[in-house]
Amino acid sequence: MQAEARLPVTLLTGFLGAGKTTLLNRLLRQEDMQGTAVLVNEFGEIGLDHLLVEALEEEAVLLQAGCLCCTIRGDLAQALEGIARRVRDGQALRRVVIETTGLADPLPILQTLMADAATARNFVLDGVVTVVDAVNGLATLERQSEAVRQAAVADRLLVSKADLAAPEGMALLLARLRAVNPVVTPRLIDASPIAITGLDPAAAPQREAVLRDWMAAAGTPEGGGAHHHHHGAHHHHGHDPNRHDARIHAFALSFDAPLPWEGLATWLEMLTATRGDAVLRVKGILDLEGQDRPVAIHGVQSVWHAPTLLPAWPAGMPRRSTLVFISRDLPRAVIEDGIAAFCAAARS
Ligand SMILES: Nc1nc2c(ncn2[C@@H]2O[C@H](COP(=O)(O)OP(=O)(O)OP(=O)(O)O)[C@@H](O)[C@H]2O)c(=O)[nH]1
Repeated sequence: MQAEARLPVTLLTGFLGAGKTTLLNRLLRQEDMQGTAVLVNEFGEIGLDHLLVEALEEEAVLLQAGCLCCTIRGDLAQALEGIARRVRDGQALRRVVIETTGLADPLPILQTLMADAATARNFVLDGVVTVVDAVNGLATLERQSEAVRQAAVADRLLVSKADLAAPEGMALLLARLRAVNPVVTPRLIDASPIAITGLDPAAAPQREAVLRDWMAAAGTPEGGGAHHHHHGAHHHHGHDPNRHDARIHAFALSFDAPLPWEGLATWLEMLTATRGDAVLRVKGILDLEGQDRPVAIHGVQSVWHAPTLLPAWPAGMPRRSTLVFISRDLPRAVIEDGIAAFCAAARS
């Protein structure tokens, strides 16, 4: 397959019973989801979920034997290879959705998509969609670190069961989600059409709206945006929205002055090589010295995508770099200081 013919892959995740299968069944009836191959998996011998995925007999592939996230990364790569083969044989598949079990840690799945060479030749991660249950979601986020990870790495957060939730509970849940993932605005699943594709500006460079969302989120106090000025000083606006979250922190940093790629890349590689366990995910849109166009970068733990040159900056918005970090037990100051030091060294 040509690079531009790589099939976009959406990872659909969310805690047990959040409403993933319900959402998927609905999505697969939408016109824009025609030609979707679905990979599902369940614990145990008999996967029930595939029976619930309607109208897909030909295309659904069931991954059995345990949890997708920990035991069968090889099987995932193999299942994807099967899909690639069917595309080569002429089947009109346009995208893949992987529905994880409710207990899955999404990171190993993202790593397989990005790091397995054969997989990365044929597929490109389009985004992580996380379903959060309006009734149980808040309690689950308090108790289950997998649920926090699922929400933190989401490119789209969809709240299910709004019909069952009390308004106060909903407000608390939305605030909590905002703290866990400041760059994504949660959306309620309602009667209107739901878009789960085109979430990644690197996978879909024309998706200017995604870029705008990111840049806007990083600039707001809720977005955790510390704003960095030319002289290197920075200010924290408002309170730290992650203060109640002891371990996993998501935050966005923004930089007005163009960054030196050499210094930034060296530091990011060092950080993820030595603290890959602590850096769960990094996403960035960068304004680099000597480069007129935005550059998108992506990392999952110590695995990095090749940087992607995007066509243009969104019109009418100031150019600036935005870096989103999802980290565990790694103080924000370590990241801020590291970037400052390595960029200063590269400029001197
Ligand atoms: N009232 C209401 N019920 C919902 C909604 N979404 C899902 N449900 C119900 O919630 C239950 C769980 O939904 P599923 O779609 O099976 O959830 P899941 O995330 O796939 O579950 P697992 O695969 O077990 O992790 C089902 O009984 C659904 O009918 C919703 O928006 N409103």
